[in-house]
Amino acid sequence: MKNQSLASSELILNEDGSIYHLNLKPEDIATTIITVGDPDRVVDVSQHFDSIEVAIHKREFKTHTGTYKGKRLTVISTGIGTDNIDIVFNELDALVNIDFEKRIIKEKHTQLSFVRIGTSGSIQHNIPVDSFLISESAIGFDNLLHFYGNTDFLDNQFSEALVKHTNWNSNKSKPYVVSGDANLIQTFSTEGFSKGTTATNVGFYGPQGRVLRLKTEDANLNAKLENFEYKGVKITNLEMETSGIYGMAALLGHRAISLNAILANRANGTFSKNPRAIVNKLILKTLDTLVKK
Ligand SMILES: O=P(O)(O)O[C@H]1O[C@H](CO)[C@@H](O)[C@H]1O
Ligand SMILES: O=c1cc[nH]c(=O)[nH]1
Repeated sequence: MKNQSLASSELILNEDGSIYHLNLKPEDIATTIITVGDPDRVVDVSQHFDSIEVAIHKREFKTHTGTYKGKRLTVISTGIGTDNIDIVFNELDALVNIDFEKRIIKEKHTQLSFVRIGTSGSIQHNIPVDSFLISESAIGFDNLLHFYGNTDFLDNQFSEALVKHTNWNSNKSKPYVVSGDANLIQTFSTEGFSKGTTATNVGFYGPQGRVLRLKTEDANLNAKLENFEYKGVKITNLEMETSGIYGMAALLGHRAISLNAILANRANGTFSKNPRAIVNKLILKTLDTLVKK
């Protein structure tokens, strides 16, 4: 296929040559990128850097690039949800894999490594608050990946089993199952991390079975997720970005891992007494693992 020039409605650049939402130029990012949900968490990460060379903020997307113990790293906030992951991943990929001058896809592909440092709620009694969990794979209850082609890597048998087990309401989009990067998972498989399968939800309340004033469509959904098992794999935790991160990374040829600080245990009804401290502990553990030889 001819490498056609991308129209100005598709590859959108700002007046200064930066990409539309993130406001970043190609030279502003490292090839190892930490994603966090909360823009305030960007500083919680970059405060540990030796130095910061780039600090740019637009909307919920705050970016710092610098070095940690000599390794160049970027940390960026995505805000909440897989809709933002679509923007962040397409634009970060464009920064390395599209020639902004010629507006064409580069011949040589550059692979990025993504590490999510996020918070999450466990649905299993034995995964306590204040623990850390690696998402080996993610189940998307969002529908982001269904808008893309070439999704042969999705585990459809796993999805079918889950649909059957939960008697999934067909008004909701079909869950999709996608894995994290095996090498990154191996690198982070050190003491202090458990591993699991993460369900990514389209909301924090109803979609995660939280009832304040509103009833949910299926009051038993979390219990069904808790006791579901497929080939020995159980669903461990709920959050709101990992399926999009794993799916977009797989589509774009990047590597990704999602690390979760478990703040809530939904099965036990408990919440961390010191969420800030536990997230900061995960940040330091992540940074040190990234520079480990
Ligand atoms: O702490 P972050 O990374 O934002 O992650 C979790 O926290 C938010 C909800 O409170 C959602 O984004 C969820 O995925
Ligand atoms: O229960 C939780 C905790 C953090 N983030 C979530 O999405 N859910």
